[in-house]
Amino acid sequence: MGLDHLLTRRDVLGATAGALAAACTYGLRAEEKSVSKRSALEQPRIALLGAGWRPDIKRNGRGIAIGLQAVKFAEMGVVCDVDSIARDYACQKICNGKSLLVEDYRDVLSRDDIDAVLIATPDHWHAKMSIEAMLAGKDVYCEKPATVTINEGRLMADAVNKTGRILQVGTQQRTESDHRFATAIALVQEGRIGKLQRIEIGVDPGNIGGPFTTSPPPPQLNWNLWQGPAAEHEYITERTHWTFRWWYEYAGGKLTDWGAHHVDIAQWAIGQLDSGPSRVRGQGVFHVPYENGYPTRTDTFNTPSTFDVQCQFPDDITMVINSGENGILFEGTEGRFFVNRGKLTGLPVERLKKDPLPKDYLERIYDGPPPASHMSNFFDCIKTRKQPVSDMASHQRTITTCHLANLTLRLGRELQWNPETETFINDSEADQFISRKARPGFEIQM
Ligand SMILES: NC(=O)C1=CN([C@@H]2O[C@H](COP(=O)(O)OP(=O)(O)OC[C@H]3O[C@@H](n4cnc5c(N)ncnc54)[C@H](OP(=O)(O)O)[C@@H]3O)[C@@H](O)[C@H]2O)C=CC1
Ligand SMILES: O=C1CO[C@H](CO)[C@@H](O)[C@@H]1O
Repeated sequence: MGLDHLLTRRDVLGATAGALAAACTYGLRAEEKSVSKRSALEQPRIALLGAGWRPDIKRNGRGIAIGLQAVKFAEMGVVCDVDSIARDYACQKICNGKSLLVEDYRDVLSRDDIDAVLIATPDHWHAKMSIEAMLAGKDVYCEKPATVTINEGRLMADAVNKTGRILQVGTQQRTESDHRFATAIALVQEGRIGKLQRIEIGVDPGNIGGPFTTSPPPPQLNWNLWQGPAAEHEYITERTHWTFRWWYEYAGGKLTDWGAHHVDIAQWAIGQLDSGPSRVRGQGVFHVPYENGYPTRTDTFNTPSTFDVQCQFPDDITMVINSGENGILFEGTEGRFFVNRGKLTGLPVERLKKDPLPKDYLERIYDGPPPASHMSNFFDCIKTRKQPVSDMASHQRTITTCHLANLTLRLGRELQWNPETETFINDSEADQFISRKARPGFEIQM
């Protein structure tokens, strides 16, 4: 059967040759695709940007996980990935092959039959794709960390304000894990550990690896499009797939990978979702020498493996982020407790049996009924146009703390930060790291 039997006339006219060449043979039938026959509110049509699939270890990427969550609320119209094996596999896994397959996300954003996008590419693409999607009128579920620089966060928050689109960040600890993190926030905010003094965030060590060898990119991968706004490099397998996390070009190592979750919860607990630390210092172990904040080799992972960073917040609260047991320890004048995805422990938690939190504590935390899940909250907000639980304005603040933690390690010295102006204090060298130049042709256009 030819593609012309499967695609509407508008698809044929609107899609680029690349997108059409990539359309899978299952395609979408004309009557299924007609925008006039469906309501975007009743059943939004969505696209997944970045599927993720590691054939070598048979590991699904995050894109497949959130794609499967999202198809409970919406129809998957397009699966987009720069790796044809990953997009074929994800399309089969998420919707039995019933979606269009596209290599270039721009061919998704130009479609007017897509209402929202899920972004699960490596981190260096998140800001550009999200902003362009919002400007194209789409709502966005963007995986964490949403940014690789401080400035990208400001641009994303500005784009949300400018376009009025919904942007949910994939920091699902805000809603899930049996509300364990929300309960931890309530324990702090209800004064169950007295005055909070110290928060210790433990994150597992980052990966060490290299030197790696360069090679031609595999035939199924568009390496130019994979790199996008990041600095151009020869292909190294370990730069791609899951291990992009350990290169500053594409991510921020463990400090942003897990900081995006735990620092986020900690700042919520101390009421600092609209501000940040004033001082950041610490030590980290890098397996590549650094000069002026940049790695001196291009063939090894370059983010720190272990670290110990102290961030100073108002009210004499110190947040420590180190390589320790994964989770958050809250310490106050009258007790301490620990929370992670699997447990909430400590004397203040034991005491809840006799002296529970107020019945409506979750409603107070969420300013309304607790969301059933992070993904359901996204689709609810598409309908209500209310801000989602993980809104961009607050994520921008919490991920900035993670970027500051990385920068103090990269520069090897203490940094003073002004959270009001969002600039460093008398530190033009550090200011240079607030944003970075995109590869020509891949700049963010607002
Ligand atoms: N909230 C959570 O709990 C979790 C969130 N995440 C987040 O999800 C994101 C993806 O992580 P993960 O799934 O582990 O990573 P993967 O590398 O497994 O998946 C990313 C996919 O995106 C592809 N890709 C790269 N560039 C583009 C592009 N321009 N357009 C379309 N596709 C592209 C990659 O290709 P290739 O295979 O060639 O690299 C890969 O298939 C990260 O930001 C991560 O932090 C991840 C896990 C859990
Ligand atoms: O929640 C998560 C589980 O672990 C992954 C790998 O470190 C993270 O990327 C992710 O955010």
